[in-house]
Amino acid sequence: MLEELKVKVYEANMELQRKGLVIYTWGNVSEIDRETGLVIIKPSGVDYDTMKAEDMVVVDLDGNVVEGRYKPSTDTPTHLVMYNRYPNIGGVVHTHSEWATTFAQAGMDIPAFGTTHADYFYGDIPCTRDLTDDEISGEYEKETGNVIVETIGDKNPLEVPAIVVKNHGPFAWGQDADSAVYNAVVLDKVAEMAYKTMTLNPEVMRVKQHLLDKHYLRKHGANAYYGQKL
Ligand SMILES: O=C(CO)[C@@H](O)[C@H](O)COP(=O)(O)O
Repeated sequence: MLEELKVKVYEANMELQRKGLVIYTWGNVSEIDRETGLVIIKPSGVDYDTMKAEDMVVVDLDGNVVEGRYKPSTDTPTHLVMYNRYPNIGGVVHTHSEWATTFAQAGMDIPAFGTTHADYFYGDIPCTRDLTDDEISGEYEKETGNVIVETIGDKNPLEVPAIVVKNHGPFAWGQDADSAVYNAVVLDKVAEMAYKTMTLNPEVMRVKQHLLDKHYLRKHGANAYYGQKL
């Protein structure tokens, strides 16, 4: 079932490892097939070094396992909150990548300091609030999804393609698994740059709004320049 998509999701998971965003089992990628409403996701606790495409798990939007010999990722309920809430999202990624997790643990937004950041993110990358004790002891992973949705607010999630969950780590998303992975890679790199920028100059100011607009808007939105035919 959905064999091609399983290979795609497997490859997207392995790309996290190739790009240095995960070690051992510290992350997961999924993609949804909107026609069937089925989600392919990494199995839980299977090491990246031994994982195979056929190990990918198929779940429905309620979290029922439809096919697979392993349990789906522990973070599956978080991914499902995103797919259920946002019909324009096709792929979701979670990692514990070093630099984005550093901001998550500090409980800090990742400030927009320059055009590298502005090419992908329209302003600071937000950090969520703390989960409450009730949320942690209840449906924790689902509540993690809910707090991400709360943090995105009324914005289009494709315009806020990543956040950091406080004391936990980054989640990123996109139109499919590959674009979600791409956003997770860029997220970690801009987090690293932001950390080093603040270390070098603790008084540093954010990039000017005009420059942020210039770089973000020429790559994104209705009037984007990049990728257009002559
Ligand atoms: O966030 C966590 C644990 O804190 C997870 O991301 C695990 O690190 C990966 O879990 P599986 O996807 O293997 O269940």
